[in-house]
Amino acid sequence: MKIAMIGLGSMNGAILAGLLDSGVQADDVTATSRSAASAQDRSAQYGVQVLAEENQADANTAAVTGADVVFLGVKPYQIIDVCTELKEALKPGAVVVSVAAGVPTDKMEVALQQGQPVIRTMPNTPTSVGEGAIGLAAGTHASDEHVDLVSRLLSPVASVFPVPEDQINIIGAIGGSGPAFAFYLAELMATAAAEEGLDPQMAAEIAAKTLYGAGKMLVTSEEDASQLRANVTSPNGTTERSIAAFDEHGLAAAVRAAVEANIARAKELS
Ligand SMILES: NC(=O)C1=CN([C@@H]2O[C@H](COP(=O)(O)OP(=O)(O)OC[C@H]3O[C@@H](n4cnc5c(N)ncnc54)[C@H](OP(=O)(O)O)[C@@H]3O)[C@@H](O)[C@H]2O)C=CC1
Ligand SMILES: O=C(O)[C@@H]1CCC=N1
Repeated sequence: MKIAMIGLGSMNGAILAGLLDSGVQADDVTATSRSAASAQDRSAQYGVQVLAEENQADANTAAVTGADVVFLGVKPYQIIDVCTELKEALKPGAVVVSVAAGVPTDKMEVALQQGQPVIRTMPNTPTSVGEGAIGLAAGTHASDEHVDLVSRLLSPVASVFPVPEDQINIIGAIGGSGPAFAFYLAELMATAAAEEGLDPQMAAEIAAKTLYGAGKMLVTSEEDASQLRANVTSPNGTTERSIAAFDEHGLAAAVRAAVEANIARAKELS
């Protein structure tokens, strides 16, 4: 199977890293970027061919020629222009997989050849280490076989959640952006500990290891998040005070507002 990646930044790069680790052959992938410098860096990083638009005006169409699966990893505002650019070069059966926030499949379908299969995904960067969570919605012309093909490709590197397209933005709010929430929490935990007097490097390592370990427990334990939290929270102990402080300072409302703001922005992008 030949794979093309249009754009090879944070997200398509994360998917590519995961795919290569899962056994996809570098020779079967052709990627593109805008700048020559970025193409050179990324090619050295991943060992795949990366064509730069800066050097070759037809880089994107050259990359998708003969491809069976095409990941669109450019910014949301570029997706429709890229679909228009690729329209004539895509094989009729090639599956176009968008990772972009906010851009609906019907808008992509209009810009592509009639009948071109389109799948809209909402991945996240932990895909790069084989621990992604990916929401996936089929467009009008994507059959169950197309969904199976893309799911089989991605499932070694992520848990894949097929959903109706109107739920993709919700997955974006906790899955796509979610790693940034966790990283922000790690930053805040480490900063607070350093302000209390712990060595900043040690504080960062402890925050990271704690989130990693807690994440592993969340995924592997038979107990749910609420029970795992209860297991740490001794009655009248220290954790109880911290949870009370979170509640007093409105953590639940802050997280709700973050999710709502995220979904609202995805709707704006469309
Ligand atoms: N980052 C994330 O965690 C997530 C991102 N997404 C989605 O992924 C998409 C990409 O985001 P992200 O990876 O963060 O962005 P980046 O800026 O990291 O990457 C964008 C990539 O597109 C390339 N590019 C720009 N214009 C063109 C063009 N005309 N043709 C070919 N390549 C081009 C850039 O090349 P160059 O480097 O040379 O400019 C770069 O490789 C977005 O639509 C976003 O919504 C979805 C989920 C999570
Ligand atoms: O911030 C963004 O718009 C992208 C989509 C989800 C994660 N990153």
